Amino acid sequence: MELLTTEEMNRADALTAASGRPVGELMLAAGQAVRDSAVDMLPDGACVYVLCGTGNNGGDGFVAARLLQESGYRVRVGIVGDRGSMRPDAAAAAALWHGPVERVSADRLEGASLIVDALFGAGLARDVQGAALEAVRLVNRSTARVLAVDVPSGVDGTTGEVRGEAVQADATITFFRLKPGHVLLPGRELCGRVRLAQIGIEPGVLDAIGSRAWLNRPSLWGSCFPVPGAGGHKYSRGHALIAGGSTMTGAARLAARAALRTGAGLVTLGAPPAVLPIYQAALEAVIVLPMDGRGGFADLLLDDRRNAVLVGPGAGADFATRELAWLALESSRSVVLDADALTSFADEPEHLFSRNKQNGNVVLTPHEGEFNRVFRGLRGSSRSKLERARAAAEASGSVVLLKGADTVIAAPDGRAAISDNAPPWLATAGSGDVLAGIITGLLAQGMPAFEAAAAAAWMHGEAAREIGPGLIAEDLPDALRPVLARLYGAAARAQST
Ligand SMILES: NC(=O)C1=CN([C@@H]2O[C@H](COP(=O)(O)OP(=O)(O)OC[C@H]3O[C@@H](n4cnc5c(N)ncnc54)[C@H](O)[C@@H]3O)[C@@H](O)[C@H]2O)[C@@H](O)CC1
Ligand SMILES: Nc1ncnc2c1ncn2[C@@H]1O[C@H](COP(=O)(O)OP(=O)(O)O)[C@@H](O)[C@H]1O
Ligand SMILES: [K+]
Repeated sequence: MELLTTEEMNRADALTAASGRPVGELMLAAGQAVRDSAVDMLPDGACVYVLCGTGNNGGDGFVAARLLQESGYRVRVGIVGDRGSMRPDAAAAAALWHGPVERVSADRLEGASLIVDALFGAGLARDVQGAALEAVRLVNRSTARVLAVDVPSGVDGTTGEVRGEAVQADATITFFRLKPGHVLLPGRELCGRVRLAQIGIEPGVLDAIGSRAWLNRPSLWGSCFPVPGAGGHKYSRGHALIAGGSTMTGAARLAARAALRTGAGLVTLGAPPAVLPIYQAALEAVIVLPMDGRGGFADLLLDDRRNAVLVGPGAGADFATRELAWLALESSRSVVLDADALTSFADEPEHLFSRNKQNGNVVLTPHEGEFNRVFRGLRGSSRSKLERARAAAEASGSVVLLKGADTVIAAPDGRAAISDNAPPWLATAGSGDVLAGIITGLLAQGMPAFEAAAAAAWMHGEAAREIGPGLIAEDLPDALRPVLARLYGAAARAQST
């Protein structure tokens, strides 16, 4: 599912109009969808307050108001702004509403079971202030449920940021395709449940628009997801190599288990001699071999069947770790750099970037703190999380997976995916190590870097949902099993059709 920025959505609108379908028709379909969603949220005959602005978002509100009244609901309409300055299509919709149009005030909102928020949608152009701000506050103070049209007013559809203040909705109905602001925080939280309605825009317009952002779903990467074939064996399913740290040994163990669970045929963990027995005692199917510093790691890399390498979990943010990361990048394997491996380049990230560009199959997995250390030029940037991840991918020549509840995966060529399936209980020590292991396991099986990172983020979120509250990182590798079963099942169904 593509995610369209406000600008891209305007183009979809314009292309549709150019093909002979006027905006008024789209607005009617949008208003019908708002009515249907409102009806689902209301008891019969209840009172609805429709809050309209003077743009086309308000136009959708006027259509919905008329249709709800025709369906037997008691409807009140309030407007912010001058009715005389409405845009033409919105004015035409308003003209078909024959009831009063009130000034917005607290007492008029009283008694409403539902507020339809049609103040601002895609046209939000500046911070919400003055009468509009007052209206947003009244909505948020009201005890009525709130249905937002397109986006909660005050939320920027392209970035998910709040401009001034924003409506907190219980549900949001949007049109044609979701926007990044429905998935990125804080927008996602303000939307409540998001519903999508088709209003007569042909999917063909997407080719002309050329959107490069997607909701992270198996449809994005399922066609290259590695599914074991009947004739395969462990040597045909990739061999992941994981550099084990010497102080925090748990992190690399979690990653190694996750890589194996993800389907890599073999996983080798290189362990510093001082802690070798710990790794050996704790791991069974994972091969544990001694690895003495740079030279030891170089020896492990001599076996070119080890085709995907992870450096970082529990490694220590020091020069020694940087050397291992450097070797991995030079080795032209697929490489995941996580945690300390990223921080070890904080002084001279350009070195890392130049190596990435030569390798071409690298995934960096920073959380916000690591991101700010490595991508110093983007620190404090007012750009959205999506745009920051994209800029980082372009600057570093690698796939960047920027973690969080709204993890963004971006490729140097501008493709980007946003995840929305990670539950809050996934934010626990060690879960990032598991994610790094999943990515490495998928890379070992030959999945390209962008798709592997996106698939891993989705699987990580699904595994966490399988487990539920109380999750600890140790639970995650096992919980990948039902997730894999679903993905293998979907692949088998796709093959049989
Ligand atoms: N794009 C499409 O294909 C369709 C769009 N429709 C609706 O049209 C909406 C977009 O309509 P518009 O482009 O007219 O934009 P909006 O209705 O979202 O708002 C635009 C108006 O609000 C003013 N404004 C913006 N920010 C403000 C602020 N902070 N304070 C005060 N005034 C502010 C603008 O100057 C402009 O007059 C969509 O969100 C959707 O609801 C639907 O009618 C159906 C089809
Ligand atoms: N609020 C949240 N909701 C859902 N997932 C989250 C949230 N915050 C962080 N995460 C996820 O939890 C994981 C934490 O990774 P990380 O910060 O590297 O922790 P660690 O180093 O302890 O493993 C990441 O996958 C991240 O996307
Ligand atoms: K709105």
